[in-house]
Amino acid sequence: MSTGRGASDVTEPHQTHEPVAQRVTGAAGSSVTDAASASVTDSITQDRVIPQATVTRLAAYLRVLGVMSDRGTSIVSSEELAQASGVGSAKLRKDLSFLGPNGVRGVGYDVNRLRIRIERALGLDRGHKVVLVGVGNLGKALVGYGGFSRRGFEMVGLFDSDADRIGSRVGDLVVRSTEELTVACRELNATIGVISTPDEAAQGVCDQFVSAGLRCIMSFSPIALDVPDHVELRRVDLAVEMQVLSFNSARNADQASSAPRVRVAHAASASSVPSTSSPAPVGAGSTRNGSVIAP
Ligand SMILES: NC(=O)c1ccc[n+]([C@@H]2O[C@H](COP(=O)([O-])OP(=O)(O)OC[C@H]3O[C@@H](n4cnc5c(N)ncnc54)[C@H](O)[C@@H]3O)[C@@H](O)[C@H]2O)c1
Repeated sequence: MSTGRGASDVTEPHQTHEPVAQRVTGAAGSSVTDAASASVTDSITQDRVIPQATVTRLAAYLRVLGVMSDRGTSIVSSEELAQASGVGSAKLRKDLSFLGPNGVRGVGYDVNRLRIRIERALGLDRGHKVVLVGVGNLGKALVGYGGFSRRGFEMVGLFDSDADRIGSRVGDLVVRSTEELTVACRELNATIGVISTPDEAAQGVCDQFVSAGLRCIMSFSPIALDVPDHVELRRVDLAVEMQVLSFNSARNADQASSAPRVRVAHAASASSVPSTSSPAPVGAGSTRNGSVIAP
């Protein structure tokens, strides 16, 4: 799905909202142990292209369904789920239609069954092992966040280059030297690498992840990173999200006062971030690295 790499590569199609695609292959090997999984596995048979924006919303539905499940809710209507997720019910139904037949008209969706379906679509049923490099303020905060493990992302390795940090314990893990990173990624069967180092170290860490065979990298550095085509790279920049918030807020204020202003495509709102440290205008076309923040 990925195309060329490089700092100037700011128009890669796979990070745009539409019509970027992800394949859902229901037959993929599942390790789901939930009792509902068997029937779900049987019924997901399609191989459909899912727009990136839908993938992002599926993650949001999954989060809401998790809360509902924890509260003991077993059935939810599309209206309830849509409202709790902050989207329209027509959009929700369209999104869920990518997963195949879902729910019962007049009854609603089985919460656990739908969760499993979405987990399968997002590839979460296989579980992910995460290694993180750069165990500073941000890195420690990420390690301390329990939401990752609850959603199937197990932190298995922490790495840093600072002798004072190497050997220290953060959570259940001992920080190791980045000199061990490549070998350790393989030993730990890591599937996702997280970069939370200063910008100048990010490309080097990224290269180590790639040579260790990782195919999924998340970077908190705002700089563009070179990765080969087979590697999926996501960048998260909360400052950009705030800039988008600011822009949208200003736009809404202007619309309320009916003042003429630059027209902005809705599809390029909160879940798109520019590829360089100098943010492009919102709605300025496709971008290389998308944010992980759900709409
Ligand atoms: N994207 C976001 O929303 C967001 C938010 C906060 C911070 N950040 C970025 O995250 C990065 C880290 O921020 P912080 O506040 O945690 O910084 P920090 O200085 O507290 O931590 C950085 C850590 O990286 C380690 N490090 C430095 N070079 C390294 C290398 N070559 N290999 C391995 N480890 C190395 C340092 O020893 C340190 O432990 C910064 O670049 C910052 O801009 C991004």
